[in-house]
Amino acid sequence: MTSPTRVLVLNSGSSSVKYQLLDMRDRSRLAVGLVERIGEQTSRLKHTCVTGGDTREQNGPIADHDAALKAVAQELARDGLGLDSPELAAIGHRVVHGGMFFTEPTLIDEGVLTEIERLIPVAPLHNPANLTGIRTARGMRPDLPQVAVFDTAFHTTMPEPAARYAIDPKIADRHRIRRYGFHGTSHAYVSRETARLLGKDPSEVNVIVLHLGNGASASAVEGGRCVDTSMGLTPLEGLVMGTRSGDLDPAVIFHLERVGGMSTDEIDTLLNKRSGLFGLCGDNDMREIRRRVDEGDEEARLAFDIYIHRLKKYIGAYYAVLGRVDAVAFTAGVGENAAPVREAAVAGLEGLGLAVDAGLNGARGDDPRLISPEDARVKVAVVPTDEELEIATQTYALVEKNSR
Ligand SMILES: Nc1ncnc2c1ncn2[C@@H]1O[C@H](COP(=O)(O)OP(=O)(O)O)[C@@H](O)[C@H]1O
Ligand SMILES: CC(=O)OP(=O)(O)O
Ligand SMILES: [Mg+2]
Repeated sequence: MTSPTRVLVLNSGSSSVKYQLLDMRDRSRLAVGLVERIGEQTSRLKHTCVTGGDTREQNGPIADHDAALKAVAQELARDGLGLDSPELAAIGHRVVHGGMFFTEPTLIDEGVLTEIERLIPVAPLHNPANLTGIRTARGMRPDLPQVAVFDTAFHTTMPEPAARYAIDPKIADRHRIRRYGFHGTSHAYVSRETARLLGKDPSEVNVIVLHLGNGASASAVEGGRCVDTSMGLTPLEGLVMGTRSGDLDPAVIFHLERVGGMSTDEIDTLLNKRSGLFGLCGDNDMREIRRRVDEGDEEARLAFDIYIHRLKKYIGAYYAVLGRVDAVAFTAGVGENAAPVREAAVAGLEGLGLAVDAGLNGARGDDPRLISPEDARVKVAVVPTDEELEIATQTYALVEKNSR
């Protein structure tokens, strides 16, 4: 019998599950889908069977991640792509926080689950959902290799001066406080694809990657290795995000506690779920914010300007960290689609050799592309991310290696 070649990838977020079933012989997608608003009355499952060219939607409450995954398994089974298929080689899971322990894709066993569980306090929105995804999938196929691919892994190459906070190292080490960084699968994939777009080997190029989704982070990648990134101990540090504040003076927290009378949990919720673009103007979707800006809405304008100001600061900071920059790559939902964000982020940075060509920036496309003028010293690129493909590739490589 030939060995199985399919990999199912599960990317469980705090209230969503994204999934893809791929055939690793040609890295083609057989099925893709998304379950959104898990835990609400208005949950939605959208499933596309790529091979059959068929898309189905289910609306109605899905209580938790366990129920979500069971619904996904049913949809796959309807297309003859069920989890019981002998062609399935492995299941790859996105795990957001791997601490210092996990620097590579890892075959999941009880010990690995315990470690992921131990990291919940530093990824409270993400690791519990990842764990449920893993447990449910293991329940359905206990015989199958299940692989964890960590958001933090790509950033473990960060040098100590970038990874450390300026606090007493004894306290930091006791509580494992350091800068871990997230979205690593995306930063790894996009920095490599950017090198390919430039026709170079990743070891030859320095890239600033701007991953702008609902969560957002920047990274400085030197010759294929991450040397700095904007998220820290948790995914709260750094850029302004959909609902997260990003950087702020830590004393804001003491002030809210002492003067504002808020509890630690209330402040946590405020900064993670009710800040960022949403906190500033009531919307976290960049499309809606741009629509309001175009209509002259001042609140949306200020939110947009704060978002851009922070982004520009990080471009400048990572330029300094890298010394020489070959390209700046925009990716994820906002980075790939919002031309006004890209234009505003590099506006005024001509002195650093950065500019976008209005025509190229405004054109749409699904493939990696350059949007800087032809003679630009530093290239600006739009490089669609594919965390699921990267997770599948890493998962399959590990399973293949273990079977040899
Ligand atoms: N055409 C568009 N223009 C501007 N922003 C967009 C567009 N399409 C998607 N987005 C933004 O992308 C965000 C989601 O990005 P995504 O990378 O899918 O995030 P996540 O993986 O964190 O859920 C949305 O919140 C929305 O603001
Ligand atoms: C780590 C993180 O912020 O992930 P997401 O963007 O999926 O919320
Ligand atoms: Mg994402």
